[in-house]
Amino acid sequence: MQIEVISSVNEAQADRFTHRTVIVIDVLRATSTIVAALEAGAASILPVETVLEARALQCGEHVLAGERFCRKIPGFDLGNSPEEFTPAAVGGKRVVLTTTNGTRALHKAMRADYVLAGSLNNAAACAAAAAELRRDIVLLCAGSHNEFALEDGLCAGLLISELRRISPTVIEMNDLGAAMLGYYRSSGERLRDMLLGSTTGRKLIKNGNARDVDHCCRINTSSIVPRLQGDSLCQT
Ligand SMILES: O=C(O)[C@H](CS(=O)(=O)O)OP(=O)(O)O
Ligand SMILES: [Mg+2]
Repeated sequence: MQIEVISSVNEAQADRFTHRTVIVIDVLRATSTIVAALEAGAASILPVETVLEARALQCGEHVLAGERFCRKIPGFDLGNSPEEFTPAAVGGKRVVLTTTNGTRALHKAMRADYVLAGSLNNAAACAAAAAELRRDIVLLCAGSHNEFALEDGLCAGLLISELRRISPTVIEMNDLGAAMLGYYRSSGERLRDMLLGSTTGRKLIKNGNARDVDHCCRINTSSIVPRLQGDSLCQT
């Protein structure tokens, strides 16, 4: 099995995804939030790229969610904070989600055979689901504003470590994959502090969302594996 880690949406060329499984990673916070939404019983998540597209879908049956500049978009029901996605808020509902980086990355990945959403919260389950799909795997780090984001790289390292644990075949990876595996392994007890000190972590703290970083840094707390089916993410 081949694993390629891509450092940000900016580096993502669609032809690299054909015949592959892509795991989109946006630890802070989009893919962690998508996992939380499905865990809370949301029927599906429709990722859209722009606020305008989201607003056009506003109706009684949809929950509109997302952020710009880390803040809830005016007129939307929810922001991009995983803990807002409670059963009362999203249970049985279709969520329309737009975020700065994560929903863009999901759209970039759509040419792949399979698209999953990965986070620290669901890494083991996500790796197991990806291995079962029997394709080479791309780990697409959403990054932040077209640049690499440390939290996504750490999650790529964790996913590779999980894939190596469960895969019966030899895994080959690109150099970025090898670097992120080593980086994740060296993080140990410092993982939370590393997320808090990252560029996005600092931005979230400044905006009063430190609790979200605590939520997003928990490893393997969820067995939910969001998978793109048509235009929406559903639980596999
Ligand atoms: O809401 C978030 O955590 C970020 C905001 S920013 O890009 O870091 O300003 O968006 P996301 O799409 O979840 O990376
Ligand atoms: Mg992010």
